[in-house]
Amino acid sequence: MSAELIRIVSRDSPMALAQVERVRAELAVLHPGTRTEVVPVRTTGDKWMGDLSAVEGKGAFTKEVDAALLAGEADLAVHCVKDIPADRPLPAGTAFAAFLRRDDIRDALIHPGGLRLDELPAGTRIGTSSVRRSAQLAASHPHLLCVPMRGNANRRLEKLAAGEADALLLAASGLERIGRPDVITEILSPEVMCPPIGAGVLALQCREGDTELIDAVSGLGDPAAHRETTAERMFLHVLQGHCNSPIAGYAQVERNGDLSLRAKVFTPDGKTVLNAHEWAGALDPATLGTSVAVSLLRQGARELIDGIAH
Ligand SMILES: NCc1[nH]cc(CCC(=O)O)c1CC(=O)O
Repeated sequence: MSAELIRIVSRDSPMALAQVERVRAELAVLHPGTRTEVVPVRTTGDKWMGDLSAVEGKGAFTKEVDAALLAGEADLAVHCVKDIPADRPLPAGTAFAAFLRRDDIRDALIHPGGLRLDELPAGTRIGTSSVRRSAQLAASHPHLLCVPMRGNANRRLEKLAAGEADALLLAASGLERIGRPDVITEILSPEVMCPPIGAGVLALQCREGDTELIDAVSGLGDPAAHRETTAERMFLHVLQGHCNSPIAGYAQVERNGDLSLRAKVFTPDGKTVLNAHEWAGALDPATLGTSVAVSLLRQGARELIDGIAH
């Protein structure tokens, strides 16, 4: 491996490039002497500032990156698992090589006046285009107002400063990655704001046949992140949501080693919440994911999801 050059492709947002730097640093420890090069790509999701469902929604942050990998313009793609569609297989010819150790999965509130979520006055405008975040706020804090806001985290902070919203909800891990944890006024517990599937996990993706590279980078993988991500993505695969369906959930390797998966499906107005929480016990992670999805389907998740415009 030592003499080889690994070309790493990723989105070109500050957060994505920070993620690549983490991968390069971990690679340098595991395989000293490996040379790496960054191939930044701007994705549809970065260019289009309108509704994501208008640009096929899912895959908008990964499509061009995967295309560069498949075209041989790069050897290794770094993705946020959260951004990788789970309702369909990975693009043919590609495979996951590793899931890195998981970062904070929680969402953070950013309020320039320093207030906490429960202290925000009625009518406070929360900048978010996330159906997961707005449905949960509608359920728990119906006096707050969600206003659409897209763009990478740095741009959203600029829009907040420009007065386009009074507060933001962003992933704590993302703010850490862009070096702005200072703006966080409150980190929301998963009970208050259930995280998205894949939160805080970075995936390394390679060409399927590139076994030498897959072997080389698989050492960066984290076993707990692998179990949690496998359960969460199988859950989402079985549930078959669409880009307007508010779905949240997270798996957790617990202290005794057992894996649990909690998941929720909401109506956009937050008035209906379906909830499931199961433990794997002797089951493998994928079977846990299937079981939790089936449990929500038995509660009416299919009708709820299909009833939301998309
Ligand atoms: N949609 C953009 C995106 N993709 C992944 C993260 C957060 C980092 C992660 O969960 O890996 C973010 C930003 C955000 O939701 O605030």
